[in-house]
Amino acid sequence: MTTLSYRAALLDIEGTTTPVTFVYDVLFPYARAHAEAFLKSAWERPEVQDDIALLRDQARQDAAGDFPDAPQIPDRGDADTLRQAALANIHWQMDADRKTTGLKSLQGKIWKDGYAAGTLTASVYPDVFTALRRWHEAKLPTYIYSSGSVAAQKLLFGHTEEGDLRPLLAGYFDTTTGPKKVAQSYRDIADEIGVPTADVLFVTDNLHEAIAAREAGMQTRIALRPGNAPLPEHDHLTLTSFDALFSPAD
Ligand SMILES: CSCCC(=O)C(=O)COP(=O)(O)O
Ligand SMILES: [Mg+2]
Repeated sequence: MTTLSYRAALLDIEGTTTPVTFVYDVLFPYARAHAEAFLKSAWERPEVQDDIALLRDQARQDAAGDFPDAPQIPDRGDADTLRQAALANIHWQMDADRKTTGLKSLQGKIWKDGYAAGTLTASVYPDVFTALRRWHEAKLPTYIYSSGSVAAQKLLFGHTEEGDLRPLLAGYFDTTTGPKKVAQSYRDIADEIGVPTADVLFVTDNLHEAIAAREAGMQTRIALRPGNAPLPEHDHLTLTSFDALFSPAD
């Protein structure tokens, strides 16, 4: 039996558990294609208005900072005008592949209908499914930490090609806990799950996230998956399959 050197696993989604092609060729185009109709039908819902408020605040911060051209969403106006402004901001953020909390929360709500209708089925690497099952059998809790909203994460793992994987997961974290490239976020997650950072294994495709997790004291692996962005030189351990985590050497 393999002895694991960690007591909890924390996993990124895009480029780690799930092919980047599923996110960029399926999820993001779906959100773009359905954003306008979604805003029209769901505009009055309080939780949608909460997202619009997040987008509005973000747009102001962007304009005052690195993105002077960020499309703004006025405080007041008729619903059509506000919707068009929100749509312009959403399209602009999606073009720039922003990972802001407001955009991610709204995308999750748009995807919900697609999963429910069976139009969307999430892709999870087979070796991840095996690892989730093995960790679950070993009573080692597995958590997700993604820029995608917690609601979107639950939808994704609830509707995979392997069925509903949520029973294999112990919890979910998104950017409402903190940015993924900031060490404090990983300390906060460790506190929340009650496991010292040194006993948590974080797997991601993003070097900056791995650096932040290591700064917090976590063990790291960088996932090298087909289509992932090339990385500069680094000294983190890598994997091409989660199977490597269960080899006798690991
Ligand atoms: C349910 S997550 C959908 C993918 C997504 O929106 C995203 O931003 C993924 O980012 P990650 O932090 O998992 O690389
Ligand atoms: Mg990722």
